[in-house]
Amino acid sequence: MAVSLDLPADAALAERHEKAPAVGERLPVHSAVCFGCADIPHGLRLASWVADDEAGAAVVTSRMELRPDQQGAPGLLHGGLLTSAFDEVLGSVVALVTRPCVTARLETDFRRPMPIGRTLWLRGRVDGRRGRKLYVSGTAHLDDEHGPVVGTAKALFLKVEMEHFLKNSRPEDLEALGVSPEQIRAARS
Ligand SMILES: CCCCCCCC/C=C\CCCCCCCC(=O)SCCNC(=O)CCNC(=O)[C@H](O)C(C)(C)COP(=O)(O)OP(=O)(O)OC[C@H]1O[C@@H](n2cnc3c(N)ncnc32)[C@H](O)[C@@H]1OP(=O)(O)O
Repeated sequence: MAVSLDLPADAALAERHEKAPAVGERLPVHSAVCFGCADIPHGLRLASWVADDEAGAAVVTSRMELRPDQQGAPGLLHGGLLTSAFDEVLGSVVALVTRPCVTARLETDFRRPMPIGRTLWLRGRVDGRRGRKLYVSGTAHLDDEHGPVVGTAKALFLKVEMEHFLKNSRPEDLEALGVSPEQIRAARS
């Protein structure tokens, strides 16, 4: 049975961590090979900035240029890539609050077609937190930050321990980040 993504009544405000980048700062890439944010030919190449929020919640704004190699229907963005873009934006905004976190559930509503050659502006907000659970929502706008809404998303992210990656990631990718083979073996024993 699908679990609700609605914010529980007793969820707490999720503010940025004190060491997180400030409003206006551009976010660094998560990794040089990240499909969502790295500057790689086949990636989404999202550029993201910390944005302001009246209530003080963590918010990120991201820009994505829609390329010909991202089509689904002729001349229109493939729908799965909007969901991928939301995963990146929402994953980036929860990382301002606490990390590491992973996507547990992500729902996308496709409201309007997204023509190739145009620009998407996405906004992600952490609406609240309850224990390990972070409730987030996003909107995607065409051409500018206040342009027509072409998609919306809601998601639940869960805080995990580093063990999650030590146990599950490909060893050579962990080693490339400086993790020793002994640490990987210990986590998996
Ligand atoms: C040393 C190495 C360093 C590496 C460091 C890297 C840092 C990177 C930093 C920043 C990167 C940002 C990049 C953003 C990119 C986008 C994000 C992604 O693409 S993430 C990939 C896609 N997601 C997955 O692969 C998750 C796969 N799923 C799992 O691993 C597990 O299912 C997990 C962790 C999500 C939950 O497993 P459980 O065992 O920890 O937790 P349980 O006990 O099952 O659930 C806890 C609570 O959550 C609810 N829950 C769990 N799954 C749910 C779901 N799917 N929907 C709704 N509720 C769910 C449960 O009902 C339970 O709730 P009740 O406490 O009983 O109230």
